[in-house]
Amino acid sequence: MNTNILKQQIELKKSMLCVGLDVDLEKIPKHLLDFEDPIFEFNKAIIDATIKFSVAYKPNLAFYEAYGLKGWLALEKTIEYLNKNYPEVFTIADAKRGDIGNTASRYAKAFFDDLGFDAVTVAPYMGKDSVEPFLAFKNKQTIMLGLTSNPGAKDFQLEKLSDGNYLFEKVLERSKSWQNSHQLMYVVGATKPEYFKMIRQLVPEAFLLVPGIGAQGGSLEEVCEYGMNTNFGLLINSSRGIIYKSNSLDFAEAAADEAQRLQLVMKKYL
Ligand SMILES: O=C(O)c1cc(=O)[nH]c(=O)n1[C@@H]1O[C@H](COP(=O)(O)O)[C@@H](O)[C@H]1O
Repeated sequence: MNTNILKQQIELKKSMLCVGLDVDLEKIPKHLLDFEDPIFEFNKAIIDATIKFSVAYKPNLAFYEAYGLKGWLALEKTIEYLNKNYPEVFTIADAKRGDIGNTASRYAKAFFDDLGFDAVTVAPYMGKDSVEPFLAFKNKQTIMLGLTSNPGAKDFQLEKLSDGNYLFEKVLERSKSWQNSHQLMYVVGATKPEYFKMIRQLVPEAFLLVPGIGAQGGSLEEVCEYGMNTNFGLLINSSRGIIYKSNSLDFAEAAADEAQRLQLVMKKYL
């Protein structure tokens, strides 16, 4: 999918919300464990309940890989379900890949061609040849880590270079020269709103995927205020804050209420 459809969806739903499908069998309602595929049942219910308020879904691969083959099958069924029932929705495989060129090509093929995701998250620190193979896939988006939400972002990304710039600034600047860089989006953590102005100067046109509101403490209002551009330019993710709002029979309804609460805040900026 290209970003025009995403923009249209944001306009239509008055939402920039991305629901993170980070499914942990220890946290989902107990009655779902009786199903043959509890992860898929949970995802299906969450997707159907939140679709009115959300323009994107982001399963984080770790939560599927942790269950081996069963987890991978649940992921496959989830993306199939989304593509079949809600083809207008933007889908992100949060895989944070990043390897040498020929390996990167295989990762890209797995997520774009085989599974059919619209976007994949990648770590850029192995350089251009670890990201460009993803960008070679037309009509797909590659979401590169820019400035992440975790405390450890300061270890490398916020290291000051001799020219006075942060390392993450250099990485973002350099990425703009890569082939098909118009298909790049960037991850910027909601926990670091003070850097949004700087990032918007570096990548004014790009979409930013912003995790870190809710459980990690980032402010949704600050993200909307400082992160948007004239094309909206934001996808704001919440995972635990939505999907584990309740772990009883009403879990899907509670997730929908939380998604709507976030959407109503975003609506003020759209
Ligand atoms: O790439 C990501 O999505 C990501 C980048 C980042 O800087 N911080 C971050 O939390 N994430 C992911 O976003 C999700 C955040 O989940 P919650 O904190 O539960 O909303 C998790 O899947 C994280 O792996």
